[in-house]
Amino acid sequence: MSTVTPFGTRLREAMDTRGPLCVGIDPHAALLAQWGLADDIAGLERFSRTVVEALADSVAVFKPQAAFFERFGSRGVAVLERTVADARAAGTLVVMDAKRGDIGSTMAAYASAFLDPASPLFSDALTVSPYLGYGSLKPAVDLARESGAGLFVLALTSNPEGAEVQRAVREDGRTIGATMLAHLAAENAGAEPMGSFGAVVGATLGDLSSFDLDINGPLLAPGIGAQGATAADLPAVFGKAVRNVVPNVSRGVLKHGPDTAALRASAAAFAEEIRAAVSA
Ligand SMILES: O=C(O)c1cc(=O)[nH]c(=O)n1[C@@H]1O[C@H](COP(=O)(O)O)[C@@H](O)[C@H]1O
Repeated sequence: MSTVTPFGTRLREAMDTRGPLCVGIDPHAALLAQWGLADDIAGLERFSRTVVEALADSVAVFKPQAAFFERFGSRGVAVLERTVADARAAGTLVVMDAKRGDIGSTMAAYASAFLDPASPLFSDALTVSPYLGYGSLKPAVDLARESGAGLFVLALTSNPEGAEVQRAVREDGRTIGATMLAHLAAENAGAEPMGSFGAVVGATLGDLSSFDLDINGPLLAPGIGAQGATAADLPAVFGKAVRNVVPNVSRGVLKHGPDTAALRASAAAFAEEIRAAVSA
């Protein structure tokens, strides 16, 4: 058993003290250009450092999107390592958005890359894809438990194409998405104040009352801002589970850079809209 405080406990505390907003660190080429930065390592480094410096003391969670760093090769990955380390050193939780998923033996290697505290890319939590079968994620679940880290499992994604897989109905009458939520509820059973095994559930999906979102764990909700959802939509989408929602905004905040005051103002405005919606 890990002596580290579990991710679910650390996340709940961060949500309670800072509010639940997660800001995505997604250095799109178009955003680098908009910020007046070159589409190169120096631009990537400046972008990431600016976001962390502007927001590390105010938001609960950062979610760096690994692909935007990997496209620069090993030097981009080095920037990702520094971004994760700087954010964690500043006291902000980091959810690595790498959406990993593979057969069990290979999944163990992905897990050690992001969930072993000895790894340079060690993060507080990792996004994972369960579409090789939920059981294939076991090495990541086991290592997360051991290291006090968490997972966010893609259950009902924000993109319209996700429905063809996630809303498909199994022989037992349940959808695939509902099945993933049930696996997570089992994983989190008994955890207080909540478990470390979250689901990704898009804020764009409209009424989800046909799904049991009560998984005793966090619900990472991307889709606010650039994908068209708003903070005001959250109660209608998530119902009572809204208390466990961690809304993610990436481009909606990032488009206000490189001015740090404008980045802070945008994140604060989203945080306030979320607070008002959730407490209404
Ligand atoms: O796992 C994710 O983070 C994710 C899942 C999902 O269903 N939809 C989704 O948009 N995301 C990620 O959330 C971020 C959304 O970015 P914006 O649309 O710019 O706010 C991107 O990094 C996406 O990869």
